[in-house]
Amino acid sequence: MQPIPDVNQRIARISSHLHPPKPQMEESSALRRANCRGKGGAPGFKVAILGAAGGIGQPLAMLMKMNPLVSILHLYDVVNAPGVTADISHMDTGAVVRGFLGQQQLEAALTGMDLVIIPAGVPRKPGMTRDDLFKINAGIVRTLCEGIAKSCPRAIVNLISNPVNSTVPIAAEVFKKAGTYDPNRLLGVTMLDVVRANTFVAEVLGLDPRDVDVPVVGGHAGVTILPLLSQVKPPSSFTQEETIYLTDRIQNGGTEVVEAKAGAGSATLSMAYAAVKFADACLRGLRGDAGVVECAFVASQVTELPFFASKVRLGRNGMEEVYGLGALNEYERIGLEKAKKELVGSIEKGVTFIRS
Ligand SMILES: NC(=O)C1=CN([C@@H]2O[C@H](COP(=O)(O)OP(=O)(O)OC[C@H]3O[C@@H](n4cnc5c(N)ncnc54)[C@H](O)[C@@H]3O)[C@@H](O)[C@H]2O)C=CC1
Ligand SMILES: O=C([O-])CC(=O)C(=O)O
Repeated sequence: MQPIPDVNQRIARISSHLHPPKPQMEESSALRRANCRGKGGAPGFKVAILGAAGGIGQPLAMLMKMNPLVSILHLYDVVNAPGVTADISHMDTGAVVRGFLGQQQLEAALTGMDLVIIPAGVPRKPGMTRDDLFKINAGIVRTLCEGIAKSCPRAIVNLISNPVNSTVPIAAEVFKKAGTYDPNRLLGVTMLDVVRANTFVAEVLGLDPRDVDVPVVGGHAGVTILPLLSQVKPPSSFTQEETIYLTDRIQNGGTEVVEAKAGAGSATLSMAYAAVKFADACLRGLRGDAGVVECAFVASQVTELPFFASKVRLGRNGMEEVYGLGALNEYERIGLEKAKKELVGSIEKGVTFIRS
């Protein structure tokens, strides 16, 4: 015969259904077990997303939870991290998810991480340039990078926050100041420019975008975004009219979305897709896969500028090789000069923000 449960036990059981334990913030023994499994069980990398409750952060967190290379996923934000964490943690994929809310939990969010992805910061509204975001986002990136220098100085950093042309130099200066700077581990994410270029070029050529590869070099704002249409794979030729149309559309892809969203922000879903594509490449590199090559805005000697976006090879130590630009046609050479002219000021602005 079944023993009759004591009334208090029954009440406790019913109440636990009505008020289930918070999924993350307190560490129950079940959660401790889950965390151990995450650490010791399924092999994988530890990844943190800073700004995980935002327009990019949420779909990015969802897609990273689906990535089989991730064993632990830390979601940090200054708002709504517990809600996003509870939601994502119910997905029946391998990664164990933990949430972190507010500056006092930044250290815990970062400790032990292999890869840190940063989409924290304000997005554009119509009429703004990416540089208009500098005032707010520069300080956010500085604080987060100080946390990285302290808690996971060997992590690979994927920096998404705009203006990327200035936030990457800011991050570099913060790491230099802390004595932790490794240029191979700091990558500005320009993958969305490549994703857009592949899409728009495929449209013009009548191909599947998955079969198209367009190198995009320079930086991540307006004329600094320089698609190298002469190096498209599969080898293709474009009329002058097509070249002008494609270059303009790729350079202004972000503005196209900002205007379509009409005040409700900038690209979030395509950015999350691009960020995961890039993060996955970084993780495959860390795992030791050969031949992982993507475009990124990095410390570089490809031009006379200290930072520049071009193809890089990713490996066990982050960026292991920076590729040159290859042969450019006349149109691209003119574009390169325009890109460098604007980039130099954006880089300087970031450096000065920390040094002064
Ligand atoms: N690199 C690229 O290709 C792209 C970059 N971006 C940039 O990404 C950034 C984020 O865009 P969205 O997600 O649309 O903005 P959003 O406003 O929807 O989300 C930003 C998130 O950052 C959080 N946040 C603010 N301050 C923080 C701090 N100190 N620490 C941690 N989290 C903090 C906010 O609470 C918010 O949840 C913007 O700067 C945007 O311009 C956007 C699209 C493409
Ligand atoms: O345009 C923006 O502000 C956001 C961004 O960087 C992009 O979509 O490429």
